[in-house]
Amino acid sequence: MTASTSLLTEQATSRFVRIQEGDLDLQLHYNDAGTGPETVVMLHGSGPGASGWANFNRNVEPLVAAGFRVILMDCPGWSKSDPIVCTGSRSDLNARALKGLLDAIGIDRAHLIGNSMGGHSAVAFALTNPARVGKLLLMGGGTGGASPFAPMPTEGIKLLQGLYREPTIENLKKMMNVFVYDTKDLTEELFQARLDNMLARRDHLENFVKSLAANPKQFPDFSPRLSEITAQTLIIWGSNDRFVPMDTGLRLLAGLPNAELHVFNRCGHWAQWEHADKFNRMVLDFLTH
Ligand SMILES: O=C(O)/C=C/C(=O)/C=C/C=C(\O)C(=O)O
Repeated sequence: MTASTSLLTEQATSRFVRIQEGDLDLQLHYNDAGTGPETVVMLHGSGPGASGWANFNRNVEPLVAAGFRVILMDCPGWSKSDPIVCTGSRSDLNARALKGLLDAIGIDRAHLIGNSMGGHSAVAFALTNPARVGKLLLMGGGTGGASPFAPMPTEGIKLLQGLYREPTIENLKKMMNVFVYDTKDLTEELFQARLDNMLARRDHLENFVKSLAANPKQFPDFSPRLSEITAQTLIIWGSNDRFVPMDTGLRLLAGLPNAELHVFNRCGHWAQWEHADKFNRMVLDFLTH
C-alpha cells in the first residue's frame, strides 16, 4: 500500500457538491480518491442501499495506485445524495446529474465505468456528451429493453422491486443471494451494512416505488442509437447474471462500433466484486493501452 492508497476509506474520500443542471438542483454525494491527469467515474446499480462505495470498494485502490483519480457518484435518490422521484428516463436523469457533477468539480473528460443502472447511465451520458467521454466500461448494463430469451422482469429485478416495497433483512438476503453466482462471500456483516444503508434512507426506498408506479420503464432501450457512440468500449458480463441477462451484452456488442465483450463464467450480476482481481487487471489494461 502506498501513501496515496493508505487513506482509501469511504469516510476519508466522502464529498458533497451542489449541482445545477437544467431543472435539476440537488446536493450530490460522491467519493473522490487519488490524483492524476486522467479521471475514472464509477456509477453504481439501482438496488436498495446501493452506493458507489458499496458497489466498487474492491476496485478503487488498484486504479488509484496506477495514478488515476477515481470519482464514485451516488446517483440522485441513492445513499447520501438528495432524494428524487423520477417519472421519466432514470438513465438520462443520472447522465444529467453526472454532467452537473463534472462541471461543478471542474472535470472536462472522464472514463466511465457503469454497473447495471450505472451502465445505462454511462451510455445516456455518452450519447449526450460524447466529447466528455474517454473510454467506456459497461458491466451488467448499458441499455434497457426486453430480452428475447429471459422472462422480463427477470427474477433478480422482481426481488429488487420486492425489497423496495418491503425492506426486510429476509428480502435483502433473497435478493443478494441472486446477485452473485457463489454466495459464500456474502457475510452477515455485508448483509447488515447493506441493510443499514437501505434503512438509513427510507425516503429513497419510497421514492423508488413511486417512480416505478409513475413510469415502470425507468431505463429506455438505447439500441437504435448505440452506433452513435464511438468511444472504445469494454463490455463485461457474468454468464449467470439473473438481473440483466447476458443477451443485453450481445445487443450492446452488436450496436457499439468500437466494443469488445468479456464474459466471466460462474459469475452473476456483480463481476467487479465476484472476480475483482481479474476485473481490476482488465480495467487497467483497457484504460492504459
Ligand atoms: O433494471 C435494470 O436494468 C437495472 C438494474 C440494476 O441496476 C440493478 C443493480 C443492482 C446492483 O448492482 C446493486 O448493487 O444494487
